Amino acid sequence: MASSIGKIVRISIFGQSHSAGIGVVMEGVPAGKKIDLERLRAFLSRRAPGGMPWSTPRKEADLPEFLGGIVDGVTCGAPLAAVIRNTNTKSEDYDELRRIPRPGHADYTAQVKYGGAQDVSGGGHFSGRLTAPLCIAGGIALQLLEQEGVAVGAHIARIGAVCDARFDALRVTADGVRAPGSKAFPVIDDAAGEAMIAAIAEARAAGDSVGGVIECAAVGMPAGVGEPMFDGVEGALARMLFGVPAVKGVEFGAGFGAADLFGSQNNDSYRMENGRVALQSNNAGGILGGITNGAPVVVRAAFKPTPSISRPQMSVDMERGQNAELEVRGRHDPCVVVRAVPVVEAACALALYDLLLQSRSV
Ligand SMILES: Cc1cc2nc3c(=O)[nH]c(=O)nc-3n(C[C@H](O)[C@H](O)[C@H](O)COP(=O)(O)O)c2cc1C
Ligand SMILES: C=C(O[C@@H]1CC(C(=O)O)=C[C@@H](OP(=O)(O)O)[C@H]1O)C(=O)O
Repeated sequence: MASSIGKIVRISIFGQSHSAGIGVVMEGVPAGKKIDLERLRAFLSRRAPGGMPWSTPRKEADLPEFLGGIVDGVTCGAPLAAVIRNTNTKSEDYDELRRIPRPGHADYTAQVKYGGAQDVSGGGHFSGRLTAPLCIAGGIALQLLEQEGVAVGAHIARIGAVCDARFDALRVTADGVRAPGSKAFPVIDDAAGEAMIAAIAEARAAGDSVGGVIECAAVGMPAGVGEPMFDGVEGALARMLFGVPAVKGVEFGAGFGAADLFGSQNNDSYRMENGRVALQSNNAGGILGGITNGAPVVVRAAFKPTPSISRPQMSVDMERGQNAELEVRGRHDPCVVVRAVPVVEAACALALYDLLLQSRSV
């Protein structure tokens, strides 16, 4: 397995949900950059499990320990390396899953590929827990982007059928994209948030789970970042976002909705304003031809409902070669979307910071 990504800023994520620890190596961060470790810890606590009704009850502090790369809060140019110790594992919940794979999780595909040598406990390297080290690297990228005048922030756009307001794709500000992230339940419209919390509670009470959509915007990305065809901004963001477990769809700007529009409705017109080219709408999500156009970059990621549910499900006993019924035990998120909001911010920040540095190296 290799869980690595990036061109100039390269990250490699290691560990399993129930191993001694999980962590990240991050290469290519310029020397001399100030990193506020207190802010990084606060960012990681937005994702950390335990304590909230929409979260798995597994309690982890998720405090990163830096082994290298930062001296007195400033990057020294050496690769950054950080670990988080796993402290609250309960591996017996996974004994039966060695034989009987959970529908919707990676148990079956990992068994086929690694032949039984894979770490099944806690979902092993496939666990959503691996998004904690992604948030270490992404939390750093968020701070580095902020130093470049770029603000990245996300909110829950939808849980099940309950929708939040949308970011104003053209006029959203740096404060506007960051505002939802300062709330315990990161939405724009708190009334919608209450209805989402109720929808999650209802699914959990029914032994079920629910999915949703996260919208993320980056304000301040300069025009001209990205490459045509395969190294475009959409490709880089999508590749990073599809690395996040449970993401099944990614769209930009009007996204799939653009298919319902006429060209006259979908095209973002240009006008001169104070001697500068100004867009009149942002259906493109800030990207044309793979290259940023200076408008906010707007991306949405669709998350499937948590696969581990307590309702009985049809599976197979791979040892005995017969059908089996499975009731998943253990501690699971009834909805992964809430804790995944900082994960989407982290993923987008990493991809955008890497693209920004690439645009300066040519
Ligand atoms: C933050 C986060 C938390 C998650 N928590 C759980 C969980 O508690 N139980 C579970 O079965 N899946 C959980 N998932 C989803 C699984 O890890 C994921 O569905 C699985 O690894 C299969 O990968 P895929 O859905 O991308 O195909 C979580 C995902 C994320 C991003
Ligand atoms: C621990 C986290 O979430 C875990 C993600 C996860 C999965 O299958 O993705 C399964 C559960 O693991 P466990 O059975 O060990 O409690 C979640 O608790 C985390 O996100 O930090």
